[in-house]
Amino acid sequence: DQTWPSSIDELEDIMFLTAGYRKRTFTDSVIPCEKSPNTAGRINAAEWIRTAFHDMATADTYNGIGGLDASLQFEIGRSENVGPAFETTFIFLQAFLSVRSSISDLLALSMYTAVRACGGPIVPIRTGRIDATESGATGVPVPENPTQTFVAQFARMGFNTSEMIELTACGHTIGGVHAAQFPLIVPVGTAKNEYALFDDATQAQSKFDHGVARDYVLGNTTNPMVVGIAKANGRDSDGRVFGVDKNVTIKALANPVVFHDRCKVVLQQMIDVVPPTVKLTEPIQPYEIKPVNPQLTLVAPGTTLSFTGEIRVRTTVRAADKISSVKLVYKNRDGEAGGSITTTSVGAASGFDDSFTFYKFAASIDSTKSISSFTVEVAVADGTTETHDNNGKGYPVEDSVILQSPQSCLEIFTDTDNNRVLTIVAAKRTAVTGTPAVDLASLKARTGGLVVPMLTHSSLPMTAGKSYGPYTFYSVTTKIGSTLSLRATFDVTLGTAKDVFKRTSNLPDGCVPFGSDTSTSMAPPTTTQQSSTTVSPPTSTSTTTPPQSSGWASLGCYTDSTSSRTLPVIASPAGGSAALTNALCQSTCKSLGYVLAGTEYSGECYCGNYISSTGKPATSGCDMACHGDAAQKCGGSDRLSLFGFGGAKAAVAPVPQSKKTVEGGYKYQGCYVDSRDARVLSGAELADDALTLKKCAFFCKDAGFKVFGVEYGRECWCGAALGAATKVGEEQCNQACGGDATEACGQGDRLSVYVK
Ligand code: HEM
Repeated sequence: DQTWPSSIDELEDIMFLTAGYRKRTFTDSVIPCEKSPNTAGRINAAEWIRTAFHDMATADTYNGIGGLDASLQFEIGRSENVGPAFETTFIFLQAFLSVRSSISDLLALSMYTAVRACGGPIVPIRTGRIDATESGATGVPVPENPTQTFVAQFARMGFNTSEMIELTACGHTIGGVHAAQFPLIVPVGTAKNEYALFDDATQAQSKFDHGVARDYVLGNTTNPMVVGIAKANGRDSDGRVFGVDKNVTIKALANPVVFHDRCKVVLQQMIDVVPPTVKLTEPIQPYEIKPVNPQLTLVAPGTTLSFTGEIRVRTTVRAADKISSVKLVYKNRDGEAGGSITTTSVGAASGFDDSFTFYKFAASIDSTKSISSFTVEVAVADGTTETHDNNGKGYPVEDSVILQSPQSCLEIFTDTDNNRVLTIVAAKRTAVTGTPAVDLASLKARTGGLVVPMLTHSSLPMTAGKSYGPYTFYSVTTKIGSTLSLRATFDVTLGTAKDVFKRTSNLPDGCVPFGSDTSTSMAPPTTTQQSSTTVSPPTSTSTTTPPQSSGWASLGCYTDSTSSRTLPVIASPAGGSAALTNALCQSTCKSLGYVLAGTEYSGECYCGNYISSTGKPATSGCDMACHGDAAQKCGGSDRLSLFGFGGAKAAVAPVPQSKKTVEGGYKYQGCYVDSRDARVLSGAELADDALTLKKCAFFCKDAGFKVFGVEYGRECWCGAALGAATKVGEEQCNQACGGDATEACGQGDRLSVYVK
């Protein structure tokens, strides 16, 4: 298993999370294999494979120049690169461009994805390719070249003659030739959709298989680059390439097993042609355990850190329903044992071969003792516990410098120059020397018809502010061009210490000063009710409940169950279960941003802003002593001692609602069916855990789209127009937006659509 974190982390997600929770949509365009961009007579998967080949094909391995380096994006106008396929492939890929995923690595991954989608071999994917910043040499093979030119061109790329035959056959197993671009190979008006496939004249099904070699060897091929007018026109390049060694290699490839195995080898060879200065990583493997967005945040007044995130567990080998618990066991910053953190399952995802389940955690940690690393304990049903220690190193948590997300923000509104204000606030341990800086990686649209934006780095020095507990705050404010501002990422650095790969899209759109209570704004400001509760406590539990930490009031005893939690977040207070008191649970929930807290079964602490509809007031059962103070009651078996902060009541969450209009001039159209096979909106896309309607509206508006849609709580899609889509009942778009529980953001495969 790879050691986490690593440079592959973003690509690993894109590669393996193709459906379900936290899915990336990379495979959507090539499943099924026949899928066309928008018109009949094109096949996405074939175009992706051809694009990777054309990008690599100008490599000069004798002199260590070129290779898979995305220089093709600057070479699209050349006659050796005719057809619309290259541009549409780059438009697709650029949506995944980041500082951790270069276009050339994405080209390699797109070739892998296309081959997999069409039933081909698993090509190992290494990463670390560096994108060219300008066009490179010419030299893609074109059909009219003499046979010996092909041999010389492939030798320049690093392929011997039989590898040339293999690579060409492996490339020409899906897709075909377009009459519009190659009328001397396919006469106009002769092929269905003006598109003659290499090995399937009926165009029934595109498959990555040995058919192209088999049919050639059997003498019944319909490959337009072997038979037909191409021969008379000197453009029968497949026929001449396959025959160059008297059919020895192509005959071997007529065997399906040989075809599969050799394609795996030569396709990897193709994407691994890189200049000697590029050092490729080991092939990407799925992590067994992967921390997802782990984040430390200092909480006012500075005595605690909140630690939140998710643990992704690969469930291919250990079925999710056999996992009884996933726990983090952490060390303090001095290396001593710190405590353990409980998790709850929040979702599942899958890929071509793998499945994963995500477990959410929310803990509060003493800021002085802090945290340095953790291990993950997965308890499985047969009673065994697997301990994952990240190859002996533990999963590191950098606490020297941390992003303070609640105090940071990307303002939604643009100034007259079309810029947005970005404020980044970090907390640095005062005792660690140095001044933090922000390494901002922003994307800038290019001019001149180039579709891939430019990735630019800027290093922004931060200015010191106030100190709180063991931390000192630093901040920087900058302007960022509004277009693509939600796709920027940044690291907060302090020498070698780094809090990395933060997305601007996950920042709030307004900065909140440290210590000001955002959470109270969620609670109904009902001072009269609050005082009446204090004056005449409603239940007998209040007599046994000692005074609460300030601002908290008892809401009585509530039912709970393991299958439907009354409060959604399981919290791990500093000091752990053994130290649990009601006040400790309350302060933990408050530090995590919640206004309801509940203790249960002597040592458990739950938080939330609303209760579930299954939680009901209970007349008895909250009678178990708290582990941390025998004089207090901390719930009972399936019973929560519930408390509210700032007048918060035990209310069920309102059903999230669509809005009639959204900033930017968008109007609600309704709830529509969407699917990965037929995206209603496919112009641009943003995945964002903190999604709001406003954020999606501005993302699509900046990108120049008139339609936006939100789906699955965290996906934002843009489009030029709302085509023929199926409208369904409002109740099917009832998932809360990640960044605002009152707003509806579609559902799985359901899109809440807004048009301006
Ligand atoms: C002698 C070498 C080669 C020549 C002369 C050649 C030429 C061509 C031509 C003329 C087309 C038709 C393109 C269109 O009409 O859109 C084509 C399609 C294609 N080529 Fe090649 N090719 C060669 C090698 C390769 C290699 C090595 C690969 C990849 C491993 C590859 C992958 C593809 C794919 C996937 C298509 C189908 C594209 C589609 O259906 O849109 N080719 N090739």
